[in-house]
Amino acid sequence: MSDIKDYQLFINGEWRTSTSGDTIDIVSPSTEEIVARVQNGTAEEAIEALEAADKAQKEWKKLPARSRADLLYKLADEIEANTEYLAELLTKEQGKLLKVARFEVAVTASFIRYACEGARRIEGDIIPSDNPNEQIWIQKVPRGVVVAITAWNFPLALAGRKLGPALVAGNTIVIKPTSETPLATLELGNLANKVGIPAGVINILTGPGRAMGNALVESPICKMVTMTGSTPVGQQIARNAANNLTHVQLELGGKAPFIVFEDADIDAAVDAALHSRFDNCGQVCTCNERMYIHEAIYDVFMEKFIAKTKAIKVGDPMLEETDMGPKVNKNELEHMEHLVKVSVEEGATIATGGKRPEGTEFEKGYWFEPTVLTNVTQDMTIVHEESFGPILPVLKFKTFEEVIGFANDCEYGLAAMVFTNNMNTIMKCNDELEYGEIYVNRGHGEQHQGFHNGYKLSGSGGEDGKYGFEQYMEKKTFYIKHKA
Ligand SMILES: NC(=O)C1=CN([C@@H]2O[C@H](COP(=O)(O)OP(=O)(O)OC[C@H]3O[C@@H](n4cnc5c(N)ncnc54)[C@H](OP(=O)(O)O)[C@@H]3O)[C@@H](O)[C@H]2O)C=CC1
Ligand SMILES: O=C(O)[C@@H](O)[C@@H]1OC[C@H](O)[C@H]1O
Repeated sequence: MSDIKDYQLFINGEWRTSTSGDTIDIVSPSTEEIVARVQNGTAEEAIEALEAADKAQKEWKKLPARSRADLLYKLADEIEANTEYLAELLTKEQGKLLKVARFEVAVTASFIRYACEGARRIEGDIIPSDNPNEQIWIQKVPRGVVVAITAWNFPLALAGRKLGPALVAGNTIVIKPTSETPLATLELGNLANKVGIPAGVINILTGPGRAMGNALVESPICKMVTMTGSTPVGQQIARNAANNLTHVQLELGGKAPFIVFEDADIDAAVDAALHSRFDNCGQVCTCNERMYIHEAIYDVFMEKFIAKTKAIKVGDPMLEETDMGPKVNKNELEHMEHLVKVSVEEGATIATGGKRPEGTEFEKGYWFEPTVLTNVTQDMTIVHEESFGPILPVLKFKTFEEVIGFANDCEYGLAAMVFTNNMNTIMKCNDELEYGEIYVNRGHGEQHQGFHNGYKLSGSGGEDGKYGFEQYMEKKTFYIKHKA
């Protein structure tokens, strides 16, 4: 009996095998073994899910928001109660450290609970009219059916980040997880049924983004698309959604600069730079993608940083002592090799790493060494192209104006990290850095109550916090005249 689990589509509260008769293998990045199979859903099944969500939304929106939240609190509790199972699934499908996978499960529940806190804050306005005996009411109302499309690096957390606010606001949802790491997300279907979330409120479909994703985005039933992923795909989704002028919320690629000024706490900056680059094998949208060190502290900083990078233990992500697991798939691994090759051809030096690790334990799997590149210049490919992996180019700078120019010389604008104890420098960075999310004297890591908002090609709309919650609602204005 194969222990390879076959997953189905979750439509209208039921598990369904796709009429395509086709499945997608989910492969472990650590062993290259097939760990599960998911359905290769059809465009027709995408429409069925949208229709189920549309029907369910008519009743779901009538529930008091507090009642919707009560069900979602129960879902969060169930997610938490299944931490070990869900975490192991995440490690099997994505290759993230088991201890980080446990964190992801906790964050998923936390995203949903944070959204539930908004149930009693869906506030409108009552405004005096210029006309006599008239009031103006502005009411917040749900959009309808939300399509959520998620990336492979934190698949469960990204699903929770979206379904939480969507459902508390009174929408229903069709989630299409990435074909790379859909398993933990699919498990939400079982948990939704267990806690009594009505059929059709949550639907989960699998299938390649180009086919299944297009069908979901282009349907007029879809009233909002919330997508996390690469910039090219986000741009395609925006084009496809434009046909119906569907509201789109995009969290896309990044190329975060990590700037260390000469007055920085060097040890703190080294630790933050290390974790902000190599945690989750560098597969975080806000990762330290390029590092700028003031020339006065460059040597002392780099001696400490390289030593700590060399000490990173790459290996089996299920083991507690491991510091870094594999890249998610073969294409991503080969992209790492390509970026290092191009960087060296353009004149960079490999200070450490730069290749696949050696040893019998690495014969299978998509492993890559933590890599630091020096003698890097601002015009090099690696300074502009997102690696989304464990490769860090390092540059020196002399002046504030020079490093701000370097940092802003980028088509992305998601996150930036700055280390300095000079308040004037901090305020000038806040004024001049063209990024939606700036971390001062710490590494990356959003908070739910903030606003995860990418400028330029890093996104549109933003998510999290009260401004992210607002995205899931429309406004309806009433002009109400009464008898004198
Ligand atoms: N800003 C942020 O918060 C984050 C940004 N990212 C970014 O995501 C990227 C890595 O994630 P990755 O999953 O590879 O991103 P992709 O853009 O390749 O895929 C993202 C999602 O879009 C789907 N998709 C692909 N084509 C279409 C389409 N035409 N219509 C609708 N959906 C489509 C994919 O489905 P399928 O995989 O099945 O094809 C997947 O579910 C990096 O660039 C990273 O920077 C990652 C995490 C967070
Ligand atoms: O999407 C990302 O890469 C980050 O926003 C990540 O996702 C969930 C975690 O809370 C964030 O670190």
